[in-house]
Amino acid sequence: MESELVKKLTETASRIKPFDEEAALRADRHSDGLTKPPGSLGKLEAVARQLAGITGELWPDLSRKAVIVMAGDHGVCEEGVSAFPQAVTPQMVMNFLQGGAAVNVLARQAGADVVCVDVGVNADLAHERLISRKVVHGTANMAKGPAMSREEALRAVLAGIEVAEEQAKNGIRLFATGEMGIGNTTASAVLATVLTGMPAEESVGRGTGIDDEAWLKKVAVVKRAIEANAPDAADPIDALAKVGGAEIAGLVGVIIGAAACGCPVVIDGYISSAAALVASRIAERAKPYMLASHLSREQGHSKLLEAIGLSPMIHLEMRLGEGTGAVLCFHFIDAALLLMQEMATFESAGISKR
Ligand SMILES: O=C(O)c1ccc[n+]([C@@H]2O[C@H](COP(=O)([O-])O)[C@@H](O)[C@H]2O)c1
Ligand SMILES: Cc1cc2nc[nH]c2cc1C
Repeated sequence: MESELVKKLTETASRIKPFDEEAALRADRHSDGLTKPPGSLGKLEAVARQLAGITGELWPDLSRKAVIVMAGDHGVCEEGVSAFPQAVTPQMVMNFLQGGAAVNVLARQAGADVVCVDVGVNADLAHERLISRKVVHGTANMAKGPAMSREEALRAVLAGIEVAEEQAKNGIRLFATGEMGIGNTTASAVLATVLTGMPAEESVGRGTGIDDEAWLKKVAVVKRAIEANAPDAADPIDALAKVGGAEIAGLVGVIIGAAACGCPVVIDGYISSAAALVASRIAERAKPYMLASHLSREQGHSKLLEAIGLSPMIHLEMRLGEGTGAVLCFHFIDAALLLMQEMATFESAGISKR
């Protein structure tokens, strides 16, 4: 079974097309011919260039957008690492499905769908719009042993791939990653420490808003999780299984799946970035398909993005997750493409270059 899952993952990763450098160069040339000093639109120009390299087009139609919100629970919550109870995870899933969460509001404004997937919530949930791909009823407490088995982690990754492929088949062209999981900043901190080597004192943040005392405890829990599991930094699936989470694994799949479908994927905050780092270690070719959205307030986020080689578009001091920062950046992506498509050129407008 496990080898079958690995085969599917490897096959998906092998379908990711290399970045089209020639199209990116065409985008640069087009951009430099528009009525502005070269480079003056800053990151918007970099975004347009990247989208050209991903799609092969200078202004691809990315009007069909979706944020994939992966949900899962974390056994490590019994160590007191979050400011909120685990029950909030299923409660927020229902909120997403009813359209009342922050991500729903921002997605409506951006014209994006919210796709909610249960990969590991510790409650039995049913709703007509919920995609049920549960691989665990919450992970085990990683401070004591592995959070998941390798097979469970792989099944969650495959669920993410399948959701992304299904959405792409239905016409979605631009993806955002989102997640919900009380305790998941702890799992993300452990993954960040294992995969980048940054100390736990740098990877551990305040999550939903813990105080100094709980932060010290969280740092100790991260260190204990590493001692208890000895995750292999050279084996991203091993790390994902032992010290990750089902929703993080699901997002790894969404990122690889979106890239395999030729679609750009906007990475949200700290947890999404931990998933992006794992995805980049599994499938290096997925990297150019990733766009970092915002810099989260969660400590360690900038180092985590740096480790992937990403630079965030905006700094809004957000720390919500759900895909909120990524969905906000849909507006900037639309803006970047519209500028490419509609701006006059020096030639067409008769403007002197020197
Ligand atoms: O995305 C972020 O950067 C981010 C930073 C802090 C908290 N969160 C959200 O808060 C939850 C995890 O926080 P915690 O304290 O329970 O580990 C989870 O549902 C995340 O979506 C998200
Ligand atoms: C209310 C609430 C909403 C969230 N959305 C993402 N993480 C969250 C954590 C809490 C506590």
